[in-house]
Amino acid sequence: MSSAGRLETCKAVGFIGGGNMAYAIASGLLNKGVLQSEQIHVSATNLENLQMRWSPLGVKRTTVSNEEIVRKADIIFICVKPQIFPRILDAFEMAHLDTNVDWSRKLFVSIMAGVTLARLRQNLSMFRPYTLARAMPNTPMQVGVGCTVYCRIETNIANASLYKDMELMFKALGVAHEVEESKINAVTGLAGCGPAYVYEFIEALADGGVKQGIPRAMALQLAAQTVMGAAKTVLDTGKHPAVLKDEVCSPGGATIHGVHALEQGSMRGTVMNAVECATKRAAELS
Ligand SMILES: NC(=O)C1=CN([C@@H]2O[C@H](COP(=O)(O)OP(=O)(O)OC[C@H]3O[C@@H](n4cnc5c(N)ncnc54)[C@H](OP(=O)(O)O)[C@@H]3O)[C@@H](O)[C@H]2O)C=CC1
Ligand SMILES: O=C(O)[C@@H]1CCC=N1
Repeated sequence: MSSAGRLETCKAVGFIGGGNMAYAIASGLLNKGVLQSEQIHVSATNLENLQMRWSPLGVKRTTVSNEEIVRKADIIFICVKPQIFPRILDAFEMAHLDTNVDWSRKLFVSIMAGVTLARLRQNLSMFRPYTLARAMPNTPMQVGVGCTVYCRIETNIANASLYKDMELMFKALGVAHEVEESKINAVTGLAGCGPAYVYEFIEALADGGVKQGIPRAMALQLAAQTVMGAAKTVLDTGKHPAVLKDEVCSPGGATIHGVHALEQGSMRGTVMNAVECATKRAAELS
């Protein structure tokens, strides 16, 4: 039993697309004890790759049949690239022909960047009445320190408890908030894509250390720990980052010289541009 809580209704979770993000969610949930490996079903087009990746997690229910996932799982995470989505729609249509399944007790959760609830409603209309959810997670969920935002269209109260189970899963893996759909592309630009920006920063910080003569492994460890420590300080103290930055900068000292170099490189403007560009691109992916 998990300290994160127990799922109320969901017995089986399906992932259509078994790539990086599906793996991050599933491995996080297994680590937290929210799910057992037998509860996980996952599909992709290349079975060998799928098995190679997922069997170390103990996940044996791997398949090339997306239809099987739709039929067998209670909560179905759609984890293919947005461009692939049109290619998997026939699986939903075929599965829906199975009259032995209670289709009112399914929850479809798309994590595809940019794909709107309106489009999901249109493409999955055969399942009406339904609950459809759209979520934007991020890969640090694999270590339980993720961010997810989500929203839904609900026309079916029979599976409200599945939506609660979905929320429980997201909350078990970090911070999770229900938001208006209009915010999701911006959260994509910030938190969905954000880990990549931070990994680049960590790599650069480590490279800077290596240039100054620190051994590579130690430089990387110090860079990652510094980022984690600074992030934890922001979250735990509630102090504004500018105040915390001032606490590090001694007058005429070393840090303010480093900060000046970052400003000359337009670090803050560059990061804001990154969030803006990624937000715009997420909207285009629709
Ligand atoms: N990576 C991230 O940080 C985040 C990603 N997302 C979203 O998650 C989704 C997946 O991204 P990500 O995990 O990075 O992508 P990956 O490329 O890592 O995974 C995509 C998966 O889809 C499978 N796939 C491709 N075609 C099909 C098909 N026809 N039927 C079933 N499976 C198929 C691929 O395997 P194979 O080729 O073997 O079939 C692969 O397992 C995207 O929509 C993205 O926008 C959202 C938040 C964060
Ligand atoms: O790059 C992408 O499109 C996806 C969305 C958020 C993270 N990765």
